[in-house]
Amino acid sequence: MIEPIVKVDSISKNYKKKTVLHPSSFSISKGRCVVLCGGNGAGKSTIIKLLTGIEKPTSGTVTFHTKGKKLFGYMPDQMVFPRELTPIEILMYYGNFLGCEREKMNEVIKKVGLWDERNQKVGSFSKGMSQRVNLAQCLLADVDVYILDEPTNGLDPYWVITFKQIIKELKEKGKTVILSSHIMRDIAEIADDIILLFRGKVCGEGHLEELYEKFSCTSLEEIFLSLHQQHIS
Ligand SMILES: Nc1ncnc2c1ncn2[C@@H]1O[C@H](COP(=O)(O)OP(=O)(O)OP(=O)(O)O)[C@@H](O)[C@H]1O
Repeated sequence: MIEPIVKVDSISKNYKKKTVLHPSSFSISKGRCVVLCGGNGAGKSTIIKLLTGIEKPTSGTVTFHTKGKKLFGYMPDQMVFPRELTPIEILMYYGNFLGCEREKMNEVIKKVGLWDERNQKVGSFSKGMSQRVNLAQCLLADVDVYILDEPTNGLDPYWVITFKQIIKELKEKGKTVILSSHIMRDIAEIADDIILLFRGKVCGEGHLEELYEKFSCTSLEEIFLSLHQQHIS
């Protein structure tokens, strides 16, 4: 049995009287890529905010069993960087907090394909390029767990493929990756385990094949259609 690196115990979230996440429990195993999967408003970002501590749960706990002092690297769904700064300046800012060598910053900037643009102001960047700066600041941290909220948003097909390769490399190094997505094809390709969310509830958990069996479906799209149809009827 693979040891859990993150344990989530009955976390829930209410905003005023509205429950946006019903009590949910799950464990995330070390070295896996776990995808929080669900449609718009399903609760993916809410779970990520609770995992990262950005928001406090209404009930329940999140426990990290990591070794280092810094618990995780985090890529928010949107990151607005000061327009006047360049990618290298942004990475130096984060790198200083993390105690990173310049070599590591250069490595990360090359990994996200922004070496030629490293001295350009990010104010002129496209959405996909800004998203890659966002990914770079997350990868800068040498941690056991990486948490990424909708990381492929705004990326073109080449960068979606490259992103999947980056995730594979992290896993080969024994890192754990938790990410959210509603893009079924990406999920099916990269997820070792899936946490399926629908309207603030975890309605399935496990490998893709386990979910197919549970819902008697042959694709994630079919599972979502059936969840929506059950909700309507
Ligand atoms: N600060 C807030 N105040 C009130 N409601 C909120 C707040 N943040 C999120 N919600 C609600 O919580 C629900 C889940 O939102 P969340 O952002 O977690 O969804 P998501 O699965 O990430 O969706 P998407 O794919 O559209 O980004 C939504 O109904 C949303 O309106």
